[in-house]
Amino acid sequence: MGTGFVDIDNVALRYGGEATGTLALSGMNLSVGKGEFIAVVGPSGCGKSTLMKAMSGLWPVTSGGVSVAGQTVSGPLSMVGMAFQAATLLPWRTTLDNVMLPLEITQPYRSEFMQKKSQFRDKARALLKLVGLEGFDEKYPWQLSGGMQQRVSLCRALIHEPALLMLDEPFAALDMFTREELWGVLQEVWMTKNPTVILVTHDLREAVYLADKVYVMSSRPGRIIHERDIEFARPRDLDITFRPDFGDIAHDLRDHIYTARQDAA
Ligand SMILES: Nc1ncnc2c1ncn2[C@@H]1O[C@H](COP(=O)(O)OP(=O)(O)OP(=O)(O)O)[C@@H](O)[C@H]1O
Repeated sequence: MGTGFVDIDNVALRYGGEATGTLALSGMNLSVGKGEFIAVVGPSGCGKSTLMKAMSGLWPVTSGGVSVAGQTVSGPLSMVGMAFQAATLLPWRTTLDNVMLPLEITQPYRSEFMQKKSQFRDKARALLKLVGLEGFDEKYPWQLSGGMQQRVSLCRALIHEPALLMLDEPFAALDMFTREELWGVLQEVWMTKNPTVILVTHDLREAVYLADKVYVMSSRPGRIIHERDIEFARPRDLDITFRPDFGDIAHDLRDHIYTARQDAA
């Protein structure tokens, strides 16, 4: 077993049977320290989302091991908060009630939900404030912009104080300005709450701006072929994205992905 908070040890994951199934991951190794913010990039279809499913226990690995916080993962983990490309808010629930959903369904919150409802509401409101959505508690998803919905989704992923936050292209559907604004929000959330964050993205600027370390995956079957430490001081602001050294890192990562795609062709 590795020494990280999240350890992926020589994992293979195949969807379907041996003969006709799809081998999505093979020889996958990754170790993420507690409180670290990492990003995973790679060619389309290389198995990034599959890696997330394996880490969160949503899909069993075919061989190898996954452990989180020293425990072998063998089913869905409740210590994980997740957000995806689509905000997936429940349209009949207000902002506040969407954010509170994990407290209604995960333990230990579920058993004390009725009793502590007003306390939980305060907690949800504090998170909404942190992401700049103060005063939007009673709005429904259709009354919010795409960027606002994604902020709500982030709050919902954080409300049960997960030790591990998994983000699968959370900002991909947003325009560039909103996306950049939300990078700032995410950085602030991470610096305030300090969960371990695993971000899957196609956007290399996003990866370099946000992460302590960026991992590049090979084409399918996916494994890590390159890792790069990102040493810009925090808090980072958007000005760094215009610096030559920032551009050089993004270019270098791009070259690795390009090579991985060529190798697959
Ligand atoms: N539930 C599933 N059943 C069968 N095959 C699947 C399933 N989910 C994913 N795959 C296959 O596994 C491979 C990896 O898919 P995955 O979604 O993990 O890639 P990705 O890197 O996240 O892709 P993208 O960058 O396009 O979002 C693909 O070939 C995909 O078709």
